Amino acid sequence: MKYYSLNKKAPMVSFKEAVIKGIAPDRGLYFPEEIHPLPASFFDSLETLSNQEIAFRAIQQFVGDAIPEKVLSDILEDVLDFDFPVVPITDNIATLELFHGPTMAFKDVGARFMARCLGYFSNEKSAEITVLVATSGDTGGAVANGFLGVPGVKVVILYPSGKVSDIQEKQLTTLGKNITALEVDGTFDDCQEMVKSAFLDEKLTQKMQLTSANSINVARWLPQMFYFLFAYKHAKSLSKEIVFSVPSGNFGNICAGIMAQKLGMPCKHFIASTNVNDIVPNFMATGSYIPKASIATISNAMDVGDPSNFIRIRHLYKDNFEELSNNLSSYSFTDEETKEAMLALYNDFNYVADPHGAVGYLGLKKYLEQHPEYYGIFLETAHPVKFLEVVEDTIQENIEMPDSIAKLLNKKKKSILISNYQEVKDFLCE
Ligand SMILES: N[C@@H](CCOP(=O)(O)O)C(=O)O
Repeated sequence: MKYYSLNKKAPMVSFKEAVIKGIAPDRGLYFPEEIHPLPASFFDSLETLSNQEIAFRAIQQFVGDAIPEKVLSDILEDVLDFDFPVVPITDNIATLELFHGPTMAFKDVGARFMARCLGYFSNEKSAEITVLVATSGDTGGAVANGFLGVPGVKVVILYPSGKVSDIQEKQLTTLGKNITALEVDGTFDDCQEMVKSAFLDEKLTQKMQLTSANSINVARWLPQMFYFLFAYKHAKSLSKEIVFSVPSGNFGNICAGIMAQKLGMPCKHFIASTNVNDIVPNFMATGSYIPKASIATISNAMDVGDPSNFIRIRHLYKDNFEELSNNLSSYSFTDEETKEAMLALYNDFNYVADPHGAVGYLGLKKYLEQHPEYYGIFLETAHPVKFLEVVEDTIQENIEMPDSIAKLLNKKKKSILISNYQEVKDFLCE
């Protein structure tokens, strides 16, 4: 499988090169040259397959011969060693819980998959790879955990100071070894911009092999398709058509869901649910894409002012606005509305949602008001304990702290303060 740059000014590359480079030299995101739908029989018999088998069938064409089948299958066994339960909320609403992995957020699968691919590739060649990643909360911890101790790989995480939750911060600043956290005086967008500048900085790229572990990297982005297939496996026995509501920040997860649909997964519609960082809801309402500075919210992992992956979604629809609107709706919600939804989910259905899941629930409810015939699944992208203060304040209950998180809170944070790109560069050159 070959990948081209969406900016169309860079050579095509293999899966391996796309993973190692992260982003194309013309600053474009890599995109697979072809998408081959899977046979209807695959979807018809999904319930007879294990999660690992489903994942293998979904991703194999995108990896091609870059990784031998046996190695790929072992990687998936290892990556997908936890549950992805679909929990019913009402007769026509369920939630897909994606927080049962090591860092309790949906990023674990992509981060672990990419780390293992890079581990495999770095065995094949000796040069060290530096992974740069910008995080608004959850990616950082997942990448730190997924890449910890991977030989030949150094990880540098940029996060906005004071704008991630305490637990998220501990997850990305306490591991040490090959993981370093840069605490940026700015927003997530500043972090993402610094990472992108590093990729374009010839002085740096001549000196070291840099790659990205954000969902701009195909190995972080594509495995997120699995979630939708796992949910479909559970919901297909219901005789209703399915819609998904995805809490969205950088738009990698929902874009992967649309890829699963392109592979043939039956699904009627996607809802991109956002907080007040409403660039995409505005685009869907007006047709104009206008990035803006991100605003801090209680669903901080979605505080993104210029979502990287939306360009991939537009590309999937050949930039045809009408076709896109037929398959995607997008709504934004305030923190107040999010808290009300968390409270309603708790009081009415005894379900403790985190603020991101609550935004997903709100988007789904809004869409189902007009389309009550569908069965809706909203993604619960992070464990509520990661947002302890706001969740406990909102539902007025204590939530149980898993041991792994309690231990983490006693660990000492280690970060390097950064205020501009030059400081990032100086750090990388040291
Ligand atoms: N939601 C993110 C922001 C970066 O998203 P990514 O999926 O592109 O890594 C976060 O939690 O950091």
